[in-house]
Amino acid sequence: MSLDTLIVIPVKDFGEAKSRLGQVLAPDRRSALARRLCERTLAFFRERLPEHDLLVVTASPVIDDLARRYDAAVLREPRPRGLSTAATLAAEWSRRRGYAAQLLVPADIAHLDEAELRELLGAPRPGPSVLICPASDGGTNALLTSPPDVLPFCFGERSSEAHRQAAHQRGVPYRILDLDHLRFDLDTPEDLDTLDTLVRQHSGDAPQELVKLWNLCSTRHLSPSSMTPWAAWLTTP
Ligand SMILES: Nc1nc2c(ncn2[C@@H]2O[C@H](COP(=O)(O)OP(=O)(O)OP(=O)(O)O)[C@@H](O)[C@H]2O)c(=O)[nH]1
Ligand SMILES: O=C(O)[C@H](O)COP(=O)(O)O
Repeated sequence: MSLDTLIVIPVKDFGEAKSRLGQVLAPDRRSALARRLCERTLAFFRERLPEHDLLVVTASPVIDDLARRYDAAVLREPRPRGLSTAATLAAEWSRRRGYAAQLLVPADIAHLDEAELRELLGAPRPGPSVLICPASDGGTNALLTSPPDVLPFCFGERSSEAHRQAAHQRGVPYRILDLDHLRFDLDTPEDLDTLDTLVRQHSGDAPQELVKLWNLCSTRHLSPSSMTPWAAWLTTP
């Protein structure tokens, strides 16, 4: 019996995560941010999309334990060898278990939106196909492959175009879905500035999750009307 779409969440060790934020966040804050993003992602899929099985790919025993607490299956990689390798391992795993498709979502999307995910999961897929959701920096922030291993994974710089080309060269039908929330992941100091702007724009009614992430990136609980949190962080001895 062919199963439907497996949700795949690749997660690398929290201590090695968010290195591009190294200029503005101390190591403990980066690790705490990565953990918060991961836990929030697992909780989101368990609560909002419980009908989909969940697979976490990781080399970390800590993340293995965390994932199982959210009733996710865990695929342990011997050591982290990059996102494309993690995605390939997941595709082999899901194909072997009879999943018709896999949706890979990184664990660092700032604001996961149920309507967007349901639009993505409900998009028509006539046979082999690829759905690509670009990140604001040209990366790939969600990739739905049907069957799971329908094309090679090419994560990295401007990977959404690389995935489009890979599908085109193989004659695999593909669609690019530009989804506002899914575009935004927390990778760089500029992304933190965007988060700051989003929280300030919403003033008192910013989505709670965004405020929690914003607070994690600041030195203390600042009201949205105060200075940029990481500026405060930078000036704190
Ligand atoms: N299992 C696994 N997940 C990975 C690996 N590399 C990245 N990821 C995950 O893939 C998603 C996107 O990761 P990146 O943005 O490339 O890495 P990051 O740790 O978030 O940030 P940087 O350290 O700045 O690159 C996140 O959920 C990462 O945890 C890997 O080698 N193995
Ligand atoms: O497209 C990619 O490589 C992944 O989404 C990771 O991209 P990022 O490093 O911009 O998060």
